[in-house]
Amino acid sequence: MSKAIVSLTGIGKRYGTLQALSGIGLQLAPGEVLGLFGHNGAGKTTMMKIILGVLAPSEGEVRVFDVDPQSKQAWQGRRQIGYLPENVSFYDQLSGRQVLSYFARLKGVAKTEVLRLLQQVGLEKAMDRQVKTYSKGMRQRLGLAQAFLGDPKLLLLDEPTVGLDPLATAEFYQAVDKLKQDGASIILCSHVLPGVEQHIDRAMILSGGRALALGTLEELRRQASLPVAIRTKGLNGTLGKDSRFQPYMVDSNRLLVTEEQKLATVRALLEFEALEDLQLEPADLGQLYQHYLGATAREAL
Ligand SMILES: Nc1ncnc2c1ncn2[C@@H]1O[C@H](COP(=O)(O)OP(=O)(O)OP(=O)(O)O)[C@@H](O)[C@H]1O
Repeated sequence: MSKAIVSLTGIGKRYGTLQALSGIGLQLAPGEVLGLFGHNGAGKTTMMKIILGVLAPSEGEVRVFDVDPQSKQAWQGRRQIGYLPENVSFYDQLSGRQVLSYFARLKGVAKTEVLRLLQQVGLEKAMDRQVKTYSKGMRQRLGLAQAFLGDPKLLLLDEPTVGLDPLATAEFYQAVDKLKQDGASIILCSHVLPGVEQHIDRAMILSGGRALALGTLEELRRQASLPVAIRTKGLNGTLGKDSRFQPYMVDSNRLLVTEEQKLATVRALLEFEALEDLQLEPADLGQLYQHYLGATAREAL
């Protein structure tokens, strides 16, 4: 196995008496995309800042590109890291092109990259306007261009799709997929769950500074034993009259079964001549998120 790009072992962080992170462990592989999810105050930004070397952990060990991000050697690796902060702000008096040129110089990136990235995020027409005239979505896209400068090998994106319309969000995920294909590792932290799942390899769910879950969505589904929905078409009330299906029906065309019952149920449904279509709907990220957060709430009772 190739070496982890980010390695966190037993990470804890205290702000005074507040324990913002506890016992966090993570090995992020090259080319892997991790979705980091949690409510406000769960510790997502703190974790990103520790990876960036902006904050030192109170406990545990951090390695990024196999060095301590707070050490002098880490400066070498900084160019390989792209970061989009949650509340992105720029020098409002400068134009988008000037802002990006400034960051390009800081990162030692060629000027030609600036134009390419401004085009990629759809800001080429507005690039010579002052940033103060930009909408929230445009600022966010400028932030993304800044994070993508220099083809980073590690990208940390804090709420990247906030303020983006659906089209811009789709384009953003295309850019993420492309960077991943080129081998970049990405940590994507978001409150917005729909649409994220097909772009991540693993998810970490944080609550109160602890990782409640870490794994692929399939692993989390198995761990959570959430039911699978089976949607049928064409059976027109037949299922309701069949005692094999009655206990699992949520409406006349939909059944909720466990992962273990899934195959046998599908086989039984295929015996109906009238069946026109059948869809399997495993628990989505939103349901998994609710499940894991609900579990901590239940434990606290
Ligand atoms: N500099 C600080 N001093 C004191 N407490 C802090 C500081 N930064 C963060 N905290 C607290 O640490 C906890 C975790 O904050 P953090 O910003 O990491 O959460 P988050 O998951 O990123 O939240 P959000 O989604 O709102 O950005 C919160 O309770 C927050 O109030």
